[in-house]
Amino acid sequence: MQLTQGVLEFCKYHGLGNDFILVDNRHQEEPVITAEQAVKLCDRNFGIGGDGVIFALPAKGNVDYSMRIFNSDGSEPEMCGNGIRCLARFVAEKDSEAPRTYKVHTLAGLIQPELLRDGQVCVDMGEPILDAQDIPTTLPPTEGDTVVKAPLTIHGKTWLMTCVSMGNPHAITFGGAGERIKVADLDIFTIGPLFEVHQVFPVRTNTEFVEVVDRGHVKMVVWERGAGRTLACGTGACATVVAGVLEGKTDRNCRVDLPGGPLQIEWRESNNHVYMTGPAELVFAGSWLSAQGLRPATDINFAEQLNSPVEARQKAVYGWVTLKDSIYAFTSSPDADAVASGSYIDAVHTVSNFGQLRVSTAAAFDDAEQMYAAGYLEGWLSAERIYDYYINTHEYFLHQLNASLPVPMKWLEDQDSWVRQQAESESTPYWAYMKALLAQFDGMVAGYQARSDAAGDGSRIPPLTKADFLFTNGNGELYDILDGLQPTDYDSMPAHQLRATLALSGRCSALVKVTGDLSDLLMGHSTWDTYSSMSKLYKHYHFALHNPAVAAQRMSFSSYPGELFSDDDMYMMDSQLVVLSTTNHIYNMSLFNLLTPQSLVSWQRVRAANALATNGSQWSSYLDVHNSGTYNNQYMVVDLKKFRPGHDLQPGVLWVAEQIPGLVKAADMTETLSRGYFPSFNVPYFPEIYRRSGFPALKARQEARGADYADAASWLSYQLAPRAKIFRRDAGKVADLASLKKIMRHNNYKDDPYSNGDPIAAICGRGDLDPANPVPKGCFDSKVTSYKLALALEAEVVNGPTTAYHLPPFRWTKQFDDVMHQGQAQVFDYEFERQTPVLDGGAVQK
Ligand SMILES: N[C@@H](CCC[C@H](N)C(=O)O)C(=O)O
Repeated sequence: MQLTQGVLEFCKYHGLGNDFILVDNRHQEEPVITAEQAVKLCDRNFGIGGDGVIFALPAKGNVDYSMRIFNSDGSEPEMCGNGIRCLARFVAEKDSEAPRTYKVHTLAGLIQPELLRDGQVCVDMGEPILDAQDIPTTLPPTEGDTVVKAPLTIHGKTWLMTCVSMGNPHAITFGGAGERIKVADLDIFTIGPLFEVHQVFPVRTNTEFVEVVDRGHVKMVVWERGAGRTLACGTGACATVVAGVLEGKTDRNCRVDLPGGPLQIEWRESNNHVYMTGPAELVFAGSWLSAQGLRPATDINFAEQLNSPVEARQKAVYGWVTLKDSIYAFTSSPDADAVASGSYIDAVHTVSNFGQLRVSTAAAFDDAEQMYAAGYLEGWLSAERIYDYYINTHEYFLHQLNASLPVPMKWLEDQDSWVRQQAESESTPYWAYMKALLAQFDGMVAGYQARSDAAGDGSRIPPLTKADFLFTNGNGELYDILDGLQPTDYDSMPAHQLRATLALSGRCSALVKVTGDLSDLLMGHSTWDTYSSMSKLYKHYHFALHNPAVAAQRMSFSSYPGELFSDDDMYMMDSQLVVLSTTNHIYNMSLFNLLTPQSLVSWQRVRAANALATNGSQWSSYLDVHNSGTYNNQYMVVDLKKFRPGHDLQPGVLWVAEQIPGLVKAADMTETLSRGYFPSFNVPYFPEIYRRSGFPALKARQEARGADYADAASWLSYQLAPRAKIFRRDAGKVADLASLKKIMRHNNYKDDPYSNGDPIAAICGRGDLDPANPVPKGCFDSKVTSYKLALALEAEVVNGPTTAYHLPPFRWTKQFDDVMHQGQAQVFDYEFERQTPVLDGGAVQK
């Protein structure tokens, strides 16, 4: 927070519409504004507007922070349930090293909010206070010292009151004797104030009016002490469930519906603590310009120095990597002499559920130093997500694919030794680049490890080895290495299994499209894989390499934590190349005999091609350098330099390169593109690649088994695969980003004849909706860009399975419990969001 005389910077948050002005007060013990100023701030006409002002104060004793709050009338309550969820989000967004669980000191004692992966906050609210004197209330206790269903006459009616303190006082009523409340019928503005100031409540009270839906679900409206009618009250919801249990009306685990939305409350029997789970949202940040008489303060957050809008700053974590006496170190303080600097925004803070990583390096250092530091920074900043992604994919290989990993991992380790020896002994610019790339890999391992060490034992960042990073970066290779070791027996699969296996073994749909008048070039990509991989991280690298062969210093790409390549693939370079790919399966087992670890794996070849190539032809040649024959893709390389909007397409706008073990076949496909589009859907385009990969042989064998098998085998046809048909029918409708998004998310399986009722048979297929065998696999993200956006290295992206045509958002429900998805959202229902190399947001085109 920056405080200058007369200006108060603040953030506006709400928890279910219970809204607060959050002030970063961590530099001093006393709130920087007075109770009177809080009243002005909360005024909805003459101020910012809010139900209260909350201060994040320095730690007291063995806690992380202290919290204080002023109600909108200037009174100071002991606690605020919705407010503490907002506080947890607020400090997490300010702190580079935010823990996930905070210990917060309040006037009601120690309260512990925990940030959940899905963005919700679960708060351990401590034990309820039931003793009448301590609440306090002068209503006569009815059970021991507790006030349960005590009659109180207000406004001509006798209400049965149960009194509970959650640090602050609450009076709860479910109605009068023999009469139940209907919350919709209450005149809360008339009766609320009468309860608040009634003499039986010596320090006033918050009052909750409750309607029971069933034992696990109530509706509640609240009149708050010092704030009046609010849309939600966290302490009030907790007190309500405690009262419901005391009165025998609800279970200990109960949903409380408030006017602003639901809270889940549990009064746990084992420890007598109450737990509240609900959302907290940042609404805006701003400066209050009439803040005369603020208590002086000096703290200036380094993030202010970075030129980016307030909202992005709130979410971003910044970092620098320094190099002194041959030691690389991370710092969260700006350092003008740093080798690498950058920012990281976790996926939970984005509307697309794509995290964002930006790393740039300084020309004062040599190439390997720059890339080592870049890797170090990435490893440090994204460490938590690296671990999530690693553990989810590793478990997937072990328990879903039942893969035996020792032999393939040995292959990857041998390959790693080979490439390092080559990089040492070869002195060409190509190998100099490879050496720097390996430094980036080593830096990432070291940065992750340093962060893990700093986090300590038992943290969410356990140690990972170099081999674990070889696994993460080599997961595309592993599929092929494993296929070579454990061939799949397609010939004895039942038809349904055959169809699902063929449909889900490919990875991705892509489209390159020109508009009818050749005024625009549109490129889209949707990833298909196991949903356990849905930890997306969009990366923007900006290096200042000295290698004269380097054509691209900037690269922006959709990726995953811990991977130094896209994997999807979708890359944009400042050499004005755009690269997309989809994977082609190898069905011809004999090709696997050509695999050798004395080769360059795909991520290494692709990164080198991206850095060194200036056109599609060169890019394809680089792909063929020491081809490992693993992760065999169809690559589309678009050269924006060759495209002039509104003019005839010149040769070289689109190159397509396909790799199999022992061969890369590539050609200029601009002429095909000039007719409208080039689709990509996991079936090879070049007849030689198609034949050698074993597609026709497998297709013929399955067709011979009967009609159902022939139908499944259509997935192996270049012309009649379901996605080929849909692209052929619908690509002509793609004229702008909006229609490109539509086709890349297309899944209308209930009505589309080309899907024939199969939710997987779509551009963005969903295996989880397959009624015969639901599996959390299929299409889970989409990225789109246009000529102009790609020139600026920009794209619009969304993570999660499609919700097109009113499909339900994907949820990690119990039926998918066996598939590990640590750190992922529970429900995937996100929006497209602009990715830009500079941290400045960007408008999303609908
Ligand atoms: N809305 C808050 C409670 C705020 C304090 C209350 N008005 C009081 O004076 O006790 C919540 O969410 O708990």
